[in-house]
Amino acid sequence: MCEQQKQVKCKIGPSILNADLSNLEGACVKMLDCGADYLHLDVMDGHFVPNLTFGHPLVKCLRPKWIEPMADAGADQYTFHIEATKDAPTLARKIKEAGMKVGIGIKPGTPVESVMPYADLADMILVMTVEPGFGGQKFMADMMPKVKYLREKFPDMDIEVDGGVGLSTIDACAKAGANMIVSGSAVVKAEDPQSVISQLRESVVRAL
Ligand SMILES: O=C(CO)[C@@H](O)[C@H](O)COP(=O)(O)O
Ligand SMILES: [Fe+2]
Repeated sequence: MCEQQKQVKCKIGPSILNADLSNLEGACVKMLDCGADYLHLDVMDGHFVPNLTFGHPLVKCLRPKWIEPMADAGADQYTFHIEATKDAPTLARKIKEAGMKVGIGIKPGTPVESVMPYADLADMILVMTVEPGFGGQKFMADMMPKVKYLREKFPDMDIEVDGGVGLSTIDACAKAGANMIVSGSAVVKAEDPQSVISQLRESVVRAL
């Protein structure tokens, strides 16, 4: 288990975007068996990003398959992109009313300051480290100052990174202050996902 400092815990969340989509249940259960703390499901609509993935019906079908192993994981989290809404406060309120934690994400081109007016509505802030849309892209190290800035402002907040995060890039994320780590291809395509998850965790715990 991750160590705890203040209220921030290390959590590793495999993205199943690049998993075998013909056997999503198997992929989800495997990730949890390999030590994942949560699962990251990218709902893409073909408008906000140039890709279509899956929608709420699929999430609803999958959910019962992992509810048992994730019993300790706490409330579900729904993350929206700040760029995709004109009314973040209402959206955040609706997510909370539905019993979920609120995540607010920013794309690489979005200045970190734009999330600040809404930070107190959020349980988590997501710094995208690739242009959202596809798994397997190159990690953008120049997003790390955003993570550092957020960690300095919010020592107790969950700060997540997503995109191109794997064994060669985790230290940069961990040092900058990220504690929630989304990792797609580096985990789901690994020969030994359990080992990758545990190495990602070690890096974050070391930095915490
Ligand atoms: O949101 C996205 C891509 O838009 C991510 O969740 C990716 O699916 C992560 O995959 P890797 O970049 O780690 O392969
Ligand atoms: Fe994602």
